[in-house]
Amino acid sequence: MPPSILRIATRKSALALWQAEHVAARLRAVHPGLHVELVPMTTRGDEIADRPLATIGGKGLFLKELEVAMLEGRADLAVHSLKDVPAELEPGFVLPAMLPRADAADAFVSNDHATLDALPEGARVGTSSLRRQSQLRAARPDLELLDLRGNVNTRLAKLDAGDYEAIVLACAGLERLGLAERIRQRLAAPEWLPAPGQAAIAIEARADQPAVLALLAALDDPDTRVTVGAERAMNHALGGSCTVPVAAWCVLTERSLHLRGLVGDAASGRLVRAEASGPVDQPEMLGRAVADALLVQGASQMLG
Ligand SMILES: NCc1[nH]cc(CCC(=O)O)c1CC(=O)O
Repeated sequence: MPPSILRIATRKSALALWQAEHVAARLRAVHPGLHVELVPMTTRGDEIADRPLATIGGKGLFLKELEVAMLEGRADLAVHSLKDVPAELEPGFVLPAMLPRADAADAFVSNDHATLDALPEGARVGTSSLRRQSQLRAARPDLELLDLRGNVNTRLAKLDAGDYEAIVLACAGLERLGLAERIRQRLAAPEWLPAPGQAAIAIEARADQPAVLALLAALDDPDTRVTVGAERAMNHALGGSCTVPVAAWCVLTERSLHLRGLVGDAASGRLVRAEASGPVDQPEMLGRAVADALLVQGASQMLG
């Protein structure tokens, strides 16, 4: 007998709840009669909102409590932003579905300035992401880069309060929250690269629950899985988590994958870039190849 109910563990931020509701709606659509409920909870990553993630050992910070809920049988699956999911999952967990990816670009958000180039000399820009800081520093060495954490609405409120002239967020998060009008400029590939897996929603579940996995697999988008697979393999080969300044963007053309990677140094604004193409059925190999090309150019010193 397949399960008649699925309980989704989710964080309580507006974005996390939107994503969990989205998955719930998709599950109800593909499995008529299935009951789907949300189980909202707080994670350590939500509690520690005053320090950059890089300084508190960011790996899996947003996942732990959700995984415990699944192990204790209080939830059947968890919904995550894939970019917050570490390259290596905890043993016993899998990602049975990745949903079709939204706009993976970053967003330049400002009330007074239309583009990054139009910012006045020395302007204050808020982002705690080393990946975003290094790309900002490379484009505009004069800017004052300041830490900015918290959920999307908190960050926008700090911008509106005048703490910064501009901030950088993910386009996907703003769009999901109905805040697309806040995007002044898309910071997009090939010049500007997103986090590995950005804009993809992943479903996590226990590897030992085959009936649950079968229901969830109906939501998997194979094109998203291979492209983010290459990005995440590159990140993994670089020892990656959200604490290192690594960016990646993979596109699927005709019948091949093209992966661009970047490692940056937030202090100097030095960026190391590499790119390569490979067969669609070998995303991990492509990810490792681009990681090797980055390391050959000296990226290892920038990874700490
Ligand atoms: N770091 C938090 C986070 N995790 C995922 C997104 C955006 C949505 C996505 O990438 O799927 C955001 C907000 C942001 O970076 O602006």
